[in-house]
Amino acid sequence: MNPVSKFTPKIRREKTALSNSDLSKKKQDTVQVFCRLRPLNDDEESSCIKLLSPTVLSLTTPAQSRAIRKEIQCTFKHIFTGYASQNEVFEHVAYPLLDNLLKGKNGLLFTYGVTGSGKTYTLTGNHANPGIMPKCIHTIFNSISEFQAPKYVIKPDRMNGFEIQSDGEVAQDKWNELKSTSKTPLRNKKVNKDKTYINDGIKIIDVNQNNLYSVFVSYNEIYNNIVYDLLDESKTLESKILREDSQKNMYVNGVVETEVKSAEEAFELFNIGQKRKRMGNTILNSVSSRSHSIFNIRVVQFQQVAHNDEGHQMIPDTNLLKVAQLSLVDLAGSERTNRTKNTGQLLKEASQINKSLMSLRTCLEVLRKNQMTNSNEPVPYRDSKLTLLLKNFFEGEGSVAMIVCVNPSVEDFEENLQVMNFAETTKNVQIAASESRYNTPHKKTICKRTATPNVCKSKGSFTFGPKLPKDIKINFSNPEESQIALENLASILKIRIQKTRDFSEQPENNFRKRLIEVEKENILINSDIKSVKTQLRKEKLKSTNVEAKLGDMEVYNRDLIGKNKELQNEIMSLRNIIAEKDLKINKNIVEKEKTEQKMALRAEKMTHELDAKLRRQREHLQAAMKAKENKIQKVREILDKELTPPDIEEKEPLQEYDPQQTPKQQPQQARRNGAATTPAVRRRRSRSAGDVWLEHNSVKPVPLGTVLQPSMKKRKSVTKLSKASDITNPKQSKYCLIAQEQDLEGELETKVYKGDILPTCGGGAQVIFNDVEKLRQESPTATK
Ligand SMILES: Nc1ncnc2c1ncn2[C@@H]1O[C@H](COP(=O)(O)OP(=O)(O)OP(=O)(O)O)[C@@H](O)[C@H]1O
Repeated sequence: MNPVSKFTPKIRREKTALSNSDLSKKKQDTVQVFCRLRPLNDDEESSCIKLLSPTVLSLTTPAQSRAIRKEIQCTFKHIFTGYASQNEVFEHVAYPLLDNLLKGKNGLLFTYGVTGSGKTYTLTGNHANPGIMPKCIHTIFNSISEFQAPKYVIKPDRMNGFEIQSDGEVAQDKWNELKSTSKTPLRNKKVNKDKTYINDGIKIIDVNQNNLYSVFVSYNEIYNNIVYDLLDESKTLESKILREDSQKNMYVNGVVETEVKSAEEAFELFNIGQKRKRMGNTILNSVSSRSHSIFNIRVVQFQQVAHNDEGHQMIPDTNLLKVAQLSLVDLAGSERTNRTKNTGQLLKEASQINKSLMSLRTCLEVLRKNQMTNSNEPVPYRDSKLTLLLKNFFEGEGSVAMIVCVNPSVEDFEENLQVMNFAETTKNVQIAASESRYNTPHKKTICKRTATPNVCKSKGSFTFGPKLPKDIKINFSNPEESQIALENLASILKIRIQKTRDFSEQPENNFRKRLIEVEKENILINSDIKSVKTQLRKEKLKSTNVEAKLGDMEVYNRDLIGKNKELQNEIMSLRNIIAEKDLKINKNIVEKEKTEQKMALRAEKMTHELDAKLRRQREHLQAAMKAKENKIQKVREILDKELTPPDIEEKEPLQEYDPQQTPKQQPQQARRNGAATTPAVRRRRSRSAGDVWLEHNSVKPVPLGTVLQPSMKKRKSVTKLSKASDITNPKQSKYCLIAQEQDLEGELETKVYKGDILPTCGGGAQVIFNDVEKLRQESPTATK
């Protein structure tokens, strides 16, 4: 920003926003807000923006958005569609600012929008489609090419002002440049055609042709809220501090500001800066600006009126340098981390970008609020380097234009909503109309008119007085004429002697002035050093704290390492125990399996043996049974033989058994049957239904539950025969013994032994078994 000379109407500069009273005193301008829509990537992509007129658009909530569905209308100074050419944008937006620039007025143009919305494309473009910056450079040189001041006559004083150099200094700088050409590749190099931009030949038509112009460029970036000079040729980019000049204008201290004499020289510098600019590859833009970049073009102009003896243009004393600046700012894009998925450094950058954009928004909102409510709330310019550097523009130091770049894709809807809100606020912010600016040099006094015409104390236009006549004609025939010529010569010589004296005195004066300037510089430097020292102290304190913390952390870390080692050892020993136990378990499992196999073999063998044994026993029992049955059969046959036929029985009268009888007299059959006491002759009771059965049963017989019951209509059941009368009862004629047992297969087998009760001679009774009934019950589901 350029200082204002004493000729400039004084503008009251406040630390706060430009007050309403200030505004009312001055002509007011609002920020010119334009909108540029980026073409959609894909024809099929849907847009959330509808153009209602060249100045009004509507933003519609897409169906998939969670926001309440509504339509917002925004008005801009002009809306450029996706089909708008770079030229169209330049002519509408930048051309008026350039016109102002060449008339000595400051201007700020910045692009604002979401990442990937076309800010860099609009401002820089590419070689085939140059953006605003290359077009501005070409237009400036197209307009002033014939009116350029010689190089190095004007030089930045590095304190935001300019100084005029003497011929000697100019010569010195030229010499330096010549020497450094081989070292520094910046200038006087053959122009690389690939790095240049197409020149459309656009011109500002009404430049003041009485003036001479010098153009200077500088290129800064604000990365993570730190200012860097992109044209600084030192190997590592050093952070720069922002300072206020004597007129309270913010500037980057020690920035490299280079005079350029052609568009190509300017592009070369821009390209050098561009290479240093921080770019990143994000999901939304493969070449995303990670910093805000500020390309400054300063044009210094002064009136040319006369030439000195050496033929140099003179700077008349009444015309000071007129300085104007155009700042082209490419803001980094706002980013929503959930869309960009940035991590690490990119995330940190994004947060800084969003923070600085937020402070820009806040400043503009406060400015707007102040203007609406007639209040004077301080504007928080100091919250970020970006707002601090641009502060003067918003306080009336120039025209301000903003291009809001918009990607109309529905995916950008929510970000676009915020951008539109910001645009609404910005377009209503009023700033004082910019004025022409004059330079207030810091170091050197510019030409002061002396009594002698064409003689200036300024080193840049110093002469030794009027020219000496080429030849002096002494005409002795005309002494008067000779006298006049000699007097003329004497007066010229007098002036020249005086001038020479002045000149010889001048170094002293200059030295004093220089001394004062150096002193001033010294004071500034000292204050800088002081603030740097304070900063350093703070940093040292911080670093001591950090070191102390680091020490604590190291101790803690050592403890943790020790504990970790112990735990590792414990883990190792536990692992060993587990391994041993695993081994034992495995052994046991193997042994168990072996034992199980052995047991299974033994069980199988035993089963075989038992089966064989059982088979043998069964066979044995069956054989025994068979033998018994045979015996019973034989008994039955014998009985049948003996007891039948009835006629024989009737023939032989029944003899009572006489116990007194000798065994010889007892019937033979009874002896044969083993019943020694049985009388030989007996009577068989009828088998008619009148038989009474003595049923001899166990205490709790298993119920047979079958229809196959022995048929005994009359019976007396006993569980044991305890006395003789149980069987000798003459009413009972039949005896039946029911025996239940399990057979070899575990099935219930009921045997009913039947026999006749026959009285014996001694008054007793005997049972002669004559029938066996076997009832075998088998489970239908039992496996055989
Ligand atoms: N109007 C346009 N016409 C054609 N292409 C465009 C236009 N605007 C942007 N683009 C293209 O879109 C891409 C992203 O644009 P650009 O890099 O300018 O975005 P940006 O807003 O500067 O992003 P960031 O904030 O991440 O730096 C580029 O490839 C660019 O060429």
